[in-house]
Amino acid sequence: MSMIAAFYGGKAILITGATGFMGKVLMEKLFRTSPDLKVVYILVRPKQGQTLQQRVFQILDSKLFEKVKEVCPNVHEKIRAISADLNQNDFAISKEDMKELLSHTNIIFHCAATVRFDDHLRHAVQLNVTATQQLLLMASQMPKLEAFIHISTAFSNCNLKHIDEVVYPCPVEPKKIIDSMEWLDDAIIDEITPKLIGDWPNTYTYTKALGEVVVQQEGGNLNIAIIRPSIMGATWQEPFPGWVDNLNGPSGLIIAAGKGFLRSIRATPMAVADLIPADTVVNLTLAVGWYTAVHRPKSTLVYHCTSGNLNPCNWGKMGLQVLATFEKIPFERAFRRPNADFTTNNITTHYWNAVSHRAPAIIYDFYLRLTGRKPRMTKLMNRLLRTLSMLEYFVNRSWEWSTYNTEMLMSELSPEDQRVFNFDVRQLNWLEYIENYVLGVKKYLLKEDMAGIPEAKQHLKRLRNIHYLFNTALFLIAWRLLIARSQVARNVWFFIVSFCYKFLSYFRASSTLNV
Ligand SMILES: CCCCCCCCCCCCCCCCCCCCCCCC(=O)SCCNC(=O)CCNC(=O)[C@H](O)C(C)(C)COP(=O)(O)OP(=O)(O)OC[C@H]1O[C@@H](n2cnc3c(N)ncnc32)[C@H](O)[C@@H]1OP(=O)(O)O
Ligand SMILES: NC(=O)C1=CN([C@@H]2O[C@H](COP(=O)(O)OP(=O)(O)OC[C@H]3O[C@@H](n4cnc5c(N)ncnc54)[C@H](OP(=O)(O)O)[C@@H]3O)[C@@H](O)[C@H]2O)C=CC1
Repeated sequence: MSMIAAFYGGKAILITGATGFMGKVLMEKLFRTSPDLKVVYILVRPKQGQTLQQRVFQILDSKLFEKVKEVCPNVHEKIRAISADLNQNDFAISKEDMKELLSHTNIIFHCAATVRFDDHLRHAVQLNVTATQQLLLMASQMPKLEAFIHISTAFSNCNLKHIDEVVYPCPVEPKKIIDSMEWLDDAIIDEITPKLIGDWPNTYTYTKALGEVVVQQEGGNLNIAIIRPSIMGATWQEPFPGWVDNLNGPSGLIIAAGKGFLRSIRATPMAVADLIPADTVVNLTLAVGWYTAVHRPKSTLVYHCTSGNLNPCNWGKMGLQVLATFEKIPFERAFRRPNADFTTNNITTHYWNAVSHRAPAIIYDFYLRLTGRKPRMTKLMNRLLRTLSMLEYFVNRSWEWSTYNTEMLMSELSPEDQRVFNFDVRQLNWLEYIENYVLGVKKYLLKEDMAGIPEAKQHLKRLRNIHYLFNTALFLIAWRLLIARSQVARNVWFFIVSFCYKFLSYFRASSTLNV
């Protein structure tokens, strides 16, 4: 019997960010392994004209929850969606709901965050720092609370090269940042943002670092743990391989490469691609919840959920495997044949951006205009280039994360728990994982049918022929222009033609003699 699964039985669990990528995988695993849990409270904001219930039903109706519905048929009764906006005071939770949360909650998993790299500092501070502070305040009023698990990111200290499982201080105290956001106007915040974030690459990583400091400073007597996943990718094994539902991290770029938009990316092939499957993060999170509640460590423990030091893969290997998978499992209606490459310096990056990204987009938009349609490719390409520039920081560096606490926790688990809540990335086969990831992107993000693969392959063949034709025409035009202008080119041309003629005559003569 799994001790961790048994631990969550009968518990009231509060999850923030349950409608996000990690939150859904976390809820799924909780219900599948502990169907006898009491209730899962989720803080949800109404969105896109959907009520809370509609949002919950949409999640439960997805393929991700198919197994859960078999194991826990009354899952919908056990999810209690509470209307909340983490940007508001007291999260805009009603008095009755707040009362219920405060008096019943046993465990908190705080996953909600803004993960946008370019978010305005005010918004990023509000969600990643102030909301964390408010949640801690709520937690301190929960008499039955056994553990508070805060999800951070392995990149919260990406300004360092070697990162230990400790909370590092920030140059400016989070409290001062929170206060200043209240009275500074947007224009001034914009102006001081680069100075405040210093050597952090964006507001996301900076505010996640501030969030950790808040957790450490304001955790009081709570049993707290911080989990730092690296780049969360599709699921590895559970509930099935390859599940993914947003474009963050590599997923968006896999689509861009598979559809033929992405032709080159400034990345260091040997740099470590520290991806971590979402189900691995969730298994560690649930194990940490159990350990923190049962063993009550004296201080706040930080757990790195990374792959680089135990089972490293690099961007070069990952890129090649992504491309190899497109051969077997192409995406439908590609713009060009998938054929991306890495560039390593500014000059080649600018060159390939002009030749492989911007020029085809301009030509295609010209074609769309000619045929009376609205041009859209240049806009899309500009967006892709902006995304690439934001991700570049992470694909041109390697970090070392120590994993003592994570390894310690693994050794504390029973063999059964090590199996059910497996977070040992040494067992991960990267080639198999990446193939399933690409397949998952096709099925769950692009919603493409596997039956369309033969047609997709045909389409790629047509694109290849168009590519050859286009290149041949371009070469002939360039050559013709060169011959018209240069005597040397003319001489070379006559030499080649006469050489070919002689070779053909010799070949024909010798084959006649053989007969
Ligand atoms: C040798 C052979 C080589 C071959 C190579 C080919 C293979 C390529 C695949 C492998 C390469 C993989 C490289 C991956 C690099 C990953 C690095 C990630 C680092 C993460 C470190 C931190 C991890 C974390 O802790 S948190 C999670 C990370 N957060 C994110 O990833 C968020 C990033 N996104 C953003 O910040 C924004 O979305 C931004 C700035 C990128 C775009 O903002 P903008 O306002 O312009 O657009 P949006 O309104 O957000 O969206 C517009 C449009 O774009 C789509 N989109 C959104 N995000 C992405 C994305 N990441 N990639 C692609 N497209 C994206 C979005 O859906 C919208 O589309 P619409 O059609 O308009 O709806
Ligand atoms: N994805 C990754 O690669 C990594 C993620 N992490 C961390 O893991 C955690 C989960 O990330 P992930 O699942 O990918 O993120 P998502 O962007 O998929 O999910 C974010 C969640 O936060 C919720 N949220 C955002 N703003 C508010 C608000 N104002 N009020 C209420 N809820 C809000 C969202 O709700 P809604 O659906 O309404 O938008 C959503 O449920 C985050 O803390 C992130 O920093 C760490 C490392 C890597």
